[in-house]
Amino acid sequence: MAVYTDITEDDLKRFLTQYDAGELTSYKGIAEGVENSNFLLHTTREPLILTLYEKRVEKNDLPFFLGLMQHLASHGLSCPLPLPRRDGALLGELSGRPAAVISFLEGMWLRKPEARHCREVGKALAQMHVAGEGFSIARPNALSLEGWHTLWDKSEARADEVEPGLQDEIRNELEFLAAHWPRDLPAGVIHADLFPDNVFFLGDHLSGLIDFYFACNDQLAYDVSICLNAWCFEKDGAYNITKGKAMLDGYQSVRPLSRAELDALPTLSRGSALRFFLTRLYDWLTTPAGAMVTKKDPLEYLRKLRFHRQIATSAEYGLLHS
Ligand SMILES: Nc1ncnc2c1ncn2[C@@H]1O[C@H](COP(=O)(O)OP(=O)(O)O)[C@@H](O)[C@H]1O
Ligand SMILES: N[C@@H](CCOP(=O)(O)O)C(=O)O
Repeated sequence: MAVYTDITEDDLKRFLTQYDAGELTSYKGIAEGVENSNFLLHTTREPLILTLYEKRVEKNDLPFFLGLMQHLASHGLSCPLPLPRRDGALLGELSGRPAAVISFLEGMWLRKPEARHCREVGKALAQMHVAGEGFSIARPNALSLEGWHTLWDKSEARADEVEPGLQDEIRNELEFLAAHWPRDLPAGVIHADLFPDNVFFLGDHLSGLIDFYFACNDQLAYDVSICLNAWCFEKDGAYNITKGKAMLDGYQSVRPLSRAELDALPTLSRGSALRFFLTRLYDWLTTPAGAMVTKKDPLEYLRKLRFHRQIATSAEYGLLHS
């Protein structure tokens, strides 16, 4: 589910008078997503998405997220555009929650992406990195080395319930990453959660990127490693080198990776696998039984982490010139 906060038609109609959005004709809650409450609005004009920001999103971060979508869209990236209120503000309030209205993006996310889609995603990620240049607000990545330790501290005591031996394995991994994490790679605005459910396609054509609510400033190649993890493994846990090659080729057709970025890919991929393992582990251990949300399997990301540990050079990801 992703409707945590209910709204009434009267409140919504009153809220919409603050926008130049036409008359409301219908609305419905959207079941997908995990973080915020989303509604599809039909009006006498274009369809719109209404998002109510829930507890895990810091209100102070909202100007970054909304401003970023505006910046990226104005620099040619296909992504939702926040609709300003009549007074110019991007953020309002509805049912006691911070709320924004953004444009509706046509398309569907792919349940079974193929290599040609991975190439498109690589290209779009690089386009986003380029389009993000010059964005004036900064947001440090709260889910990097320090954030991983904080998350781990909350789960460590119960980790062996999920798989015996996890406590030692993850402690060693955190130590390795603290000692070997690259720090001087090209940096900028990253999406940080560009999973298949956040990329829309119309047929084979990528129609846009959504869900910028983990976006932040970090090393750009870290975002590439997130996409390798999210798009280039099969359900049985095997890395698909054809998809990896397509993803990296697509990325490099827009923004070539430097030698240092290529060399860092195995370590970055360990880090990004650990990042999603840790948030999933925390949710796995703390989400009450019966909660109306689908828990994601942390072990999927543990297997990816173990794969990256035995990578010797980035050529093994499918790069031609490494
Ligand atoms: N701009 C948009 N255009 C079309 N659909 C959208 C848009 N934004 C969100 N959605 C729909 O809402 C769902 C959840 O959105 P998402 O931003 O991923 O939520 P969450 O941040 O809660 O994970 C998406 O899978 C999609 O179906
Ligand atoms: N992509 C993350 C979970 C975040 O979910 P989203 O609906 O906000 O994309 C994961 O797979 O663990």
